[in-house]
Amino acid sequence: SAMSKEQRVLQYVQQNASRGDPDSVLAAVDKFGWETEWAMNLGDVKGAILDRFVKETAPQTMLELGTYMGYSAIRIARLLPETAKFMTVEFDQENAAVAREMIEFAGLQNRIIQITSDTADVIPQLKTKYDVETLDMVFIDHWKDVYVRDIKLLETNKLLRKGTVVVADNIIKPGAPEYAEYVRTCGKYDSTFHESRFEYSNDDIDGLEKSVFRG
Ligand SMILES: O=c1[nH]cnc2c(O)c(F)c(-c3ccc(F)cc3)cc12
Ligand SMILES: [Mg+2]
Repeated sequence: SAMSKEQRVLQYVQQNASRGDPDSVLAAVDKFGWETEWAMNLGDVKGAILDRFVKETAPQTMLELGTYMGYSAIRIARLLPETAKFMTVEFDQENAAVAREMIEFAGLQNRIIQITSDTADVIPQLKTKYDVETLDMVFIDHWKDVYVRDIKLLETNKLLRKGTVVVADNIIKPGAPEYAEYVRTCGKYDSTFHESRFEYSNDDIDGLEKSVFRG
């Protein structure tokens, strides 16, 4: 069909949510996900857990790996003060374009620095090109096969400090077993698994891993 699924979700948001109202945008994406077409957004159930972590951490500097349509970027940014620096990285140009419009509709374009690139290229540039010293919080939700590569890149580029909170999606479905093994056994993190439900599913289990860097 002419429009991609992501474009269909964006159109639904533009026709059913209120411009400048992030909660109405999230509600519209979730309604579409539950009732019309499944999509790989974090969703409302796991989203509520991430909300709690963001509120508890109150990060001034935050990084998201994997923007997709912008759902979790909006979810996070709506909880951050104007003074916070929040960067989200997406490799797929089409998804990044949809995300830009979704974020703009939500009115959060001034609170989100959207980067369209490979995370492996961006992470080593964060200090120099994006004026980051260290990160207070990271949300990993891109491709499970590069979770370990990227958290190690964050370590070697000295972007983590004592207490940095790293949250990762999809620990169960589709699963990130090497990542879970790494953060739980490498000795550098205090890591906890938070069981939840797979996005837009009543039955399937998934969960978030929350790993605090020991410094
Ligand atoms: O690639 C992904 N990036 C980020 N998040 C994802 C996700 O939440 C998924 F459920 C899935 C997923 C897709 C198809 C399935 F059958 C199961 C999970 C994939 C991703
Ligand atoms: Mg995910």
